[in-house]
Parts: sequence; C-alpha cells; structure tokens
Amino acid sequence: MIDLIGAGSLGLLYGGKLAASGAKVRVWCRSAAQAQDLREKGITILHADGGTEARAAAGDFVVGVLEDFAFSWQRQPGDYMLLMTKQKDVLEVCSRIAAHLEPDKLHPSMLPGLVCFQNGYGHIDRVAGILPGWTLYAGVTTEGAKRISPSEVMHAGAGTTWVGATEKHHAHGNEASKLEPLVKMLQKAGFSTVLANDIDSRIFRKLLINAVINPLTALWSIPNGELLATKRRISMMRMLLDEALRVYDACGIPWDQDIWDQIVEVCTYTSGNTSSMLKDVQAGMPTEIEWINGSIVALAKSSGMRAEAHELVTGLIQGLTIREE
Ligand SMILES: NC(=O)C1=CN([C@@H]2O[C@H](COP(=O)(O)OP(=O)(O)OC[C@H]3O[C@@H](n4cnc5c(N)ncnc54)[C@H](OP(=O)(O)O)[C@@H]3O)[C@@H](O)[C@H]2O)C=CC1
Ligand SMILES: CC(C)(CO)C(=O)C(=O)O
Repeated sequence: MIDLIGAGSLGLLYGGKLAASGAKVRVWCRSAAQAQDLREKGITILHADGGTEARAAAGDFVVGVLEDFAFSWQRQPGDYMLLMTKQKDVLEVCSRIAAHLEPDKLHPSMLPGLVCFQNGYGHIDRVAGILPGWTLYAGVTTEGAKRISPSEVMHAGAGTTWVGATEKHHAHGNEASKLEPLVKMLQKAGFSTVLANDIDSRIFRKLLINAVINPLTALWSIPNGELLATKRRISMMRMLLDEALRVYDACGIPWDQDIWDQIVEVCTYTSGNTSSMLKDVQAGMPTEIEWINGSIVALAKSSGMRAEAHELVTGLIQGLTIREE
C-alpha cells in the first residue's frame, strides 16, 4: 500500500499512474472538496498535447483528507508514504501526521518508508526532527507535471525518478534495498525509476540546476529556454552557478565537472516550460526560494562565508510574493 500525501501536480501524476497500473494507493488531500471530486471522477493524466495518457477510475484508489490519514493508516498500515507537498507545507503536514498517530499503537516495524520528493535542500533533516525513528528516503525526479483541475494533471515531460537513502539518514536502518518493491511498482506504472545509492549527489545536482534556472526565469518572466537567449542572461546564470560551486567546495560537497553543460541541457529540453518558481510567482503563491537559493545561503553561512548573489535573488523573489501586512 502506498500513501500519497498531497494531491497536487506530482501527487496526481504518481497517484494516478500507480493506481491505473494496479498498485494499492491512498491519496490524501488537503480539502474535502478535492477529495470528493477525486472520489467521483478518479484521476486523469493528460499528455501535453491534450490526449489522455492514463486514467485511474474512481474506485481504483482510496481517497481522503489528511485529517483522516492517521485513523485509516492505523487500521491498515501502508508500506510507503510519498510526501508530495511543496517545501512550505512539509513541516505542517508532518506535524499533523505525528500529532494524530498514537505512539502506543505503533511498533517501529510498522512505520512506512517515507520518501520526500521536494526540490531544494534541508527538508529531510526537518522531517527527521518531527518524525524521529521513521525511515526516511529522498526522491528526486525530472518528471514534469502540472495540475489543471482537482482531478486532472498534465504530464508536461517524462523524466527519471531516483529514490534512495541519504548518507545522513542511512545510519538509522533505512537500507535502500527496502525500496526495491516501491521501485518495481513505479516502473510498472510507467516511471523510469532508479534505486540510487548516490541520492545525496542527485539532490545537490538538482539544487544547482534549480538555484540557477528558477530565480532568473521567475525574475525575468521567461520560459526556461530563453535564459540562453542573451549573453547578459548567461553571465547571470554563470555568476549564480560559480558562487554556488564555491560554497559546495567550502562545504566539501562534490559537483560534476560538466554541471554547466547539464544546466544548459535542462534549459534546452525544457525550453518552452515555465519553471515552477515562475508559476508560483504568476499565481501570487509563495515560492520554494527559501529552500533552493536560501539553502545555498545557509550552506555558505555554515562554512563561515557569504553567498551574496544567492542572498540577493532570494530577497528579490521573496519581495515578489511575500506581502507586508
Ligand atoms: N510538479 C513537478 O513537475 C515537480 C515538482 N517537484 C517538487 O515536488 C513538490 C510538490 O510539487 P507540486 O506537486 O508541483 O506542488 P503542488 O502545489 O501542485 O502540490 C502540492 C500539494 O500539496 C497539498 N498540500 C499542502 N498542504 C497540505 C496539507 N496540509 N494536507 C494535504 N495536502 C496538502 C496541496 O494541497 P492544495 O491543493 O489544497 O493546495 C497540493 O495539492 C515540490 O517541492 C516541487 O518542487 C519536483 C519535481 C517536479
Ligand atoms: C528543472 C526545472 C527548472 C524545470 O522547469 C525545475 O525543476 C523547476 O521548474 O522547478
């Protein structure tokens, strides 16, 4: 049994395809209205051209609101939980889960493997602080999804999903091999999935890609590919990357020699896409800047240095979306 927390873009994509492939899935929403919609309509996954890629009929999966998660889970514990909320909601969601699960009814062997799919860095440590003793894993994906209604999601681009245990949390007994059944279910559902023994490098690689592409596309209101359109834009990308690499060096975090080429490649193959940060800015929603560029700033501080370019873009993006009371 797989519990998906958060029925947004990623949650509907994974929940829908897993349920359509026959996996046992429970989808946990924030609102009763969305839960009702999913109960009536199921989940439809659309191709970018509008055709239907997959459909999980109502009844192929269980759906509920997060408030009911603990009650339901204690009656029938699941094997895996996929945490698919934005960074800003991770603490609240995990605190709710912790508050509702009754510790005396829980044996450590009952706890599911919790896989955190957020972009950015630092969330797994925060989750570990709220859910001590849980087996925590990270998920990194280059799938692209956009929810277009409470029960429909557009699969904007197929990618690869890596899941694995981070170095820091590996010591707590969460061997990556426990993820093998999940990997098989994801593969059966049509996701190209890899059980990664280098998930930390995947997280830090994705962090660099997001820290360069996301704030600049959001500030300039351009699709990813247009970052490469002028020398001025490219030089700003390089400035952010070079500063982040100095921070990585100071923290002893390894990075790929061809990371610049990888960033250019992402801009090229997602050239028409709106980055997630630009989407949030356009919707007037808080962005994930604090956990992307903000985490480069925090890593710099932890090594006694400053990452001024990342501090600046963090402040500029926060100024776009955080309203003064
Ligand atoms: N979309 C993508 O293609 C990719 C996303 N990611 C990462 O995955 C994470 C999720 O992204 P994405 O799916 O796009 O985000 P969305 O905003 O589309 O979805 C997040 C979902 O979490 C739900 N949620 C928030 N708080 C709660 C709560 N208290 N109880 C239950 N549900 C809650 C939201 O509910 P509500 O709808 O009510 O607001 C929403 O449905 C992000 O960190 C993102 O960076 C990574 C790679 C690709
Ligand atoms: C890689 C990139 C930039 C693709 O749009 C992304 O992950 C995002 O938008 O957050």
